[in-house]
Amino acid sequence: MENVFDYEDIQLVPAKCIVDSRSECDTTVTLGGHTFKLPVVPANMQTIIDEKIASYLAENNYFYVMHRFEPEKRQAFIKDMHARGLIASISVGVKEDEYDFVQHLAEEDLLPEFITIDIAHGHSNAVIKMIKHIKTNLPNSFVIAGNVGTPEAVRELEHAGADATKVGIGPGKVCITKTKTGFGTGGWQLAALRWCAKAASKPIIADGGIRTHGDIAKSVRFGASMVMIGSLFAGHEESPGETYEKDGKLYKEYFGSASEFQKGEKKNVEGKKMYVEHKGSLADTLQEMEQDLQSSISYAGGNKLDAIRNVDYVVVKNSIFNGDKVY
Ligand SMILES: NC(=O)C1=CN([C@@H]2O[C@H](COP(=O)(O)OP(=O)(O)OC[C@H]3O[C@@H](n4cnc5c(N)ncnc54)[C@H](OP(=O)(O)O)[C@@H]3O)[C@@H](O)[C@H]2O)C=CC1
Ligand SMILES: Nc1nc2c(ncn2[C@@H]2O[C@H](COP(=O)(O)O)[C@@H](O)[C@H]2O)c(=O)[nH]1
Repeated sequence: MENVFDYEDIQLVPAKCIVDSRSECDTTVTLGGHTFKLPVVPANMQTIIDEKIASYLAENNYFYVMHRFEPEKRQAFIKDMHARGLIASISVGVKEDEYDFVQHLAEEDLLPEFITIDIAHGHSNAVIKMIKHIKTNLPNSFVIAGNVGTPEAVRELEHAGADATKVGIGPGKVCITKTKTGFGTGGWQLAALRWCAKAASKPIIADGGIRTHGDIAKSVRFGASMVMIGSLFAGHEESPGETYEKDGKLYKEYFGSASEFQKGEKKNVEGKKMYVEHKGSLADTLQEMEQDLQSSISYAGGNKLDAIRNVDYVVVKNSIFNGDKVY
């Protein structure tokens, strides 16, 4: 790989506007036969999503992926979502119990629309085996497999039956994989996304490293069908986790799924905890994201998300922020 770059090294080049108002721009995206309001999904992490947020997102036509860290609640979660006519989108791991869980769902005729295999190093036989197991038992569930960072991995997981692959190893805000192991796409996530997207024959989900709303448009430009985001969704009124007050300011916790706080032990830790400033309501952030993306589409010279996929871009030396602090 040569010419690597990340979100802050790129600017998209404006094309002639064809709309009279940004409100004409359509941000919807289709994944797995369902149409969602935004090509954005909050990360399947315990300080980002819970059952209440999942319901809110599904009711309002946003894509969601429930986390897998309270495994015993998943069956009731699927039942509850389906009872309300909502899609069920869950996560699984690859340990032995998860095989029984998938089989049990099939036996009980509980069929989630989306299943995400949520593993740090997704280019592995363990994930390939789980994809095949899900596809055998729940053939109609849309399987998202990850995480990966190379075209070989994308091809192999697609070949095993994955319906989409999730790209991003180490670019996350609470990730320490890059420093603890020396591996990953941290620092060149956008280039890795482009590299993987070129090899993909199915949708790609960009995961991690999004620091501004403009990064969503950049992800779409470089091949993402959907963008998974943690830190920008952390710290909302509705976010799980405690609120702290310090010097008159409110903060909420955001921790990695491979952190000591998540695992309850200091073993193979590849995540950390941080406190993020309280951000107000989730609905406001989603609305701002939609407006910003509508604006991106207008700058791309179109009125649909696809317009962004073909715009020109430039590599900006020394980062677009020019010293401005954004994170
Ligand atoms: N996107 C990212 O950059 C990263 C995300 N994470 C997140 O952290 C959570 C925990 O991930 P993970 O540890 O995979 O899940 P689990 O703790 O469920 O581990 C899954 C299985 O994979 C094995 N495993 C984990 N990492 C490796 C590896 N590098 N090589 C070989 N086997 C491995 C584990 O065994 P054993 O523990 O004995 O090795 C275990 O059997 C997930 O939610 C994941 O998304 C974690 C790191 C990076
Ligand atoms: N290396 C680690 N990555 C993690 C961990 N927990 C979650 N994640 C990944 O981060 C993204 C969110 O990234 P952000 O930049 O938007 O905050 C998430 O979807 C996971 O893929 C972890 O403990 N270690």
